[in-house]
Amino acid sequence: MLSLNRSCFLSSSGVNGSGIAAKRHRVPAAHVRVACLRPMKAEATTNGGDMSVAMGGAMKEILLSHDNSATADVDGELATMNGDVKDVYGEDSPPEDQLVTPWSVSVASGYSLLRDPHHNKGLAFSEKERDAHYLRGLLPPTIVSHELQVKKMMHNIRQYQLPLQKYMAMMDLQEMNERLFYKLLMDNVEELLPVVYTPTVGEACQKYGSIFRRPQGLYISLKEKGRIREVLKNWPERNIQVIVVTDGERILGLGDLGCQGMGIPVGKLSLYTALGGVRPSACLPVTIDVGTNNEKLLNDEFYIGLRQRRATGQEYAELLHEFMCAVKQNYGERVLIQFEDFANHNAFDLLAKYGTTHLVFNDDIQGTASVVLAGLIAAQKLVGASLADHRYLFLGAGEAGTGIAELIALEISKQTNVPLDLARQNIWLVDSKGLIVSSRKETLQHFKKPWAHEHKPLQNLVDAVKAIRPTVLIGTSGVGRTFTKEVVETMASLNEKPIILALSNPTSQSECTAQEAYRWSEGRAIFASGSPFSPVEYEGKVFVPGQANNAYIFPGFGLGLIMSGAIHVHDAMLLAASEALAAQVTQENFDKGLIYPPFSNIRKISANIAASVAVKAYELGLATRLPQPVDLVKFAESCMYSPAYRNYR
Ligand SMILES: NC(=O)C1=CN([C@@H]2O[C@H](COP(=O)(O)OP(=O)(O)OC[C@H]3O[C@@H](n4cnc5c(N)ncnc54)[C@H](OP(=O)(O)O)[C@@H]3O)[C@@H](O)[C@H]2O)C=CC1
Ligand SMILES: CC(=O)C(=O)O
Ligand SMILES: [Mg+2]
Repeated sequence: MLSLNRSCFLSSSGVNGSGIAAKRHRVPAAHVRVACLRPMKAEATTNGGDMSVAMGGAMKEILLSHDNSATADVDGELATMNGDVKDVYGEDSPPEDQLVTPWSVSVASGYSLLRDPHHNKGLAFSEKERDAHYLRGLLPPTIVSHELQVKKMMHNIRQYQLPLQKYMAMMDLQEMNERLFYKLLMDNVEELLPVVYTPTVGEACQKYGSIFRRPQGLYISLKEKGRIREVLKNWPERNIQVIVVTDGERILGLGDLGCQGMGIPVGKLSLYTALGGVRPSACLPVTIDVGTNNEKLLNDEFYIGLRQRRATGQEYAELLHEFMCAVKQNYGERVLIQFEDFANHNAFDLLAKYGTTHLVFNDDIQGTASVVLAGLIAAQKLVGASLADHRYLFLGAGEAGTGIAELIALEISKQTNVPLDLARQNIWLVDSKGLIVSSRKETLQHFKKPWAHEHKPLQNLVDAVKAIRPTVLIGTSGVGRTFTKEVVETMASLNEKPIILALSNPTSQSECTAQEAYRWSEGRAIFASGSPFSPVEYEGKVFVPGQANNAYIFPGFGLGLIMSGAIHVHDAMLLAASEALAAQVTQENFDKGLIYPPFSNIRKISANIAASVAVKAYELGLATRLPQPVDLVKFAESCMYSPAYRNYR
């Protein structure tokens, strides 16, 4: 396992895919191989060449040569280091302070090496490596390439009938061979995204207690109050750059899943790496457990969380505050904290409270807004009207709904120079009590108030569609099948090309299916959904539905923040990300009726988003990485983690 400056102590077993040391024990010196990452300055090159550094005495050579040329010369300077995302040595890059303090990484040999997900290569270990690392006899004689391993794993995964079985196979792989997991995911992203992410991750969270094998992230419960810094130190990695944290209260559209929401941070962070290139060891999944109000879970003998109803008020706020402070103390002010799937009664307040003191991002409010705005900007090519010409109606006025509404208004205001209040006038929302109108203002939650326009009260969506006559209908209610035949038909009767976005996840909660959207609109809808749908044939024509999911945005967005050393998130960065994503939609995509590019191109898309976000960070004076690289797209690409195997000596 990895141990910093503790090269003789190896952990006996990895507890999870990130190699938490459950126990540490001495292993025979002969079985220790040391990969020493010296305090190399930027001039160190790793372009395919081996680096070996003698550690003196019993600690023999080692290191890993790696095949991705990690230290790119961007703008005439070697733009690496500083604790950023770059996988400089094919290993983790050291944070700044470690550039002046030698540090070492110990890699267990033999049996332990095969149990270490960060270094295990399985049957891909070469003859030489098998000799040098005491692997003889522990592996069958055959040697296979990384590519063949991917082919075999895909073959195996396709044998499973149930998505949850595929999910579990992927999680097992992540804990067995991390680089194979990421190569598999990256090479087959369109097929595997629905497995590691929505919709399957929703089912995995619902059954997390039963399928739980090894912890995959950090659990911080009320029991840890007063010692969260200590708990953070139990995590084996120090150089954390992104934390995705949930309290499990609004997991997708499935409600309160308590501690079992952990599947969401784990899944989101695997996308940070696969789609955005943030190295895995810089990612920390966290679940804050303050209890659950889900009676079914409280009575489930396999439930893994605290068996109590949710703490609220001061008790909740204090735990969250301690967590936020501990994170900043441990990892510095440039660690990105992504809030995920909090209930809206906490989400908006947390974002407002920590937005000025921490680098925080709420994916459900901000990431969703940015991806939907991108789709709407792209849709202008298909429908011809500008953003300001549309009328928008949302079903659902929570985090996603009001977040999207506000970003659309901001973009309209920016494009047309009208005041924000005026830009909001063509945007309407319906919540569980009906259309949000001014007569309800007094009783509305604060995030709904800006949307309380003058209108008579209307109770249901069909009436609202008929009255508002929207050109764009967006579902963010978390309630499945609420875009009924009558709703879609009314949209189609009002618009030549109705834009219909059914964003709720997972698939069971989607406001309508792709088939319903195309059939009921007679093939005229421009449709996208939060969870993927297969292509649909209608009257001899094949329609390819797009996926409007924040997964398009957050990995590149986060990369942009990290690589620029941003200290705060600003709305202008969200707008920039939307524009960058919209610009990636090609004529070929438009010809298929798509308003998003395919996920198969996601690394390139993320690099462009990251660059645009970084540009804004520099413009706004929020970037701390100086000087600014001239070619930020190239820089973003050079920062990205590669799952290629290294050669061990
Ligand atoms: N595609 C994507 O990338 C994303 C999708 N989502 C999905 O969006 C959904 C909502 O998430 P989020 O906004 O965070 O959730 P919230 O709980 O914050 O908001 C839900 C909203 O829907 C309203 N609502 C609930 N039931 C009905 C109903 N029957 N009719 C009309 N309105 C209703 C609620 O009304 P009230 O306020 O009156 O209770 C509330 O305004 C989830 O399914 C989530 O998975 C979220 C983020 C990203
Ligand atoms: C996609 C997402 O973040 C959600 O459904 O909550
Ligand atoms: Mg979410």
